[in-house]
Amino acid sequence: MSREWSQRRVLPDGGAAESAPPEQSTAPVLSVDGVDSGYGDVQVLDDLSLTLEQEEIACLVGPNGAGKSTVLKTVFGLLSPWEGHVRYRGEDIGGMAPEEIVRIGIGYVPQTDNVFASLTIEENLRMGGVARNDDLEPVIAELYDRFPILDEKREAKARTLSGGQRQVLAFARALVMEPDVLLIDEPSAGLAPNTADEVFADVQAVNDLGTAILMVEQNARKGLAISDTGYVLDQGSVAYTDDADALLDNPEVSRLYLGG
Ligand SMILES: Nc1ncnc2c1ncn2[C@@H]1O[C@H](COP(=O)(O)OP(=O)(O)OP(=O)(O)O)[C@@H](O)[C@H]1O
Repeated sequence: MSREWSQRRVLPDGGAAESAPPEQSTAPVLSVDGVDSGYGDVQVLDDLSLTLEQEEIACLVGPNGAGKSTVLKTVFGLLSPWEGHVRYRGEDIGGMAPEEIVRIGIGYVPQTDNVFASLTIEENLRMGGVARNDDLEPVIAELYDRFPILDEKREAKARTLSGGQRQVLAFARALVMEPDVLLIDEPSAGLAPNTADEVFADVQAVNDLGTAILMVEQNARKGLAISDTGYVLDQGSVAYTDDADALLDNPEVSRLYLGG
């Protein structure tokens, strides 16, 4: 997949990405700054901040209910921040609708229901591109090159895929929009260890092509092992953040959050 895709991006102010190449900007590709957020009147995130650079994989780990998925939902516009800011390339996108967020360059792979089971692989990829008004053929061809299993099964219904293959399809569907940032919720959920390793390798491959990744992962050790930066969330706030390797080596983090 070429990195030419980001040059077609439309920025939140309506300007084209060509007019503000990434190298002229020092802003992180994504930043969450002092965000409170939640459901109804139940607050989940409390003054949460993080940043993501273009080359980076950042992993959110922490106990059940800590608010990890809520971070992704707030960045993707499924929830609006009550306080604070979500910025994409320095532009405030807090409160923007998900369909607009997809268009500016942020993709989201939810944990469940992330493919259309009754549609074929090809149809799923085309659905991933409905917000584009240009020719989908070249990008889908590149995705078939990148993920040969999808090429082999392009006419098969998604429900016939294994768990790992479905996850690959879910990534590829999001990649049809050629995002600069991909939000991935628990890519290894429900997968056997070997399959999970393959999916993590795909996450790394997507990042190697230049897509920044903000990932939630229940399997904290494996998630951190492929990440540059880690955030340990606890009760809606960042309890620890560091290079992912340093978090893995931190005895307190290990004891409290990584199962010893
Ligand atoms: N749709 C919702 N409506 C109300 N409360 C919700 C909703 N989704 C999540 N919550 C609550 O928000 C809190 C944080 O949930 P979240 O899913 O962000 O946690 P998490 O860290 O991703 O944990 P898990 O691994 O269990 O999904 C939990 O208390 C959860 O019950």
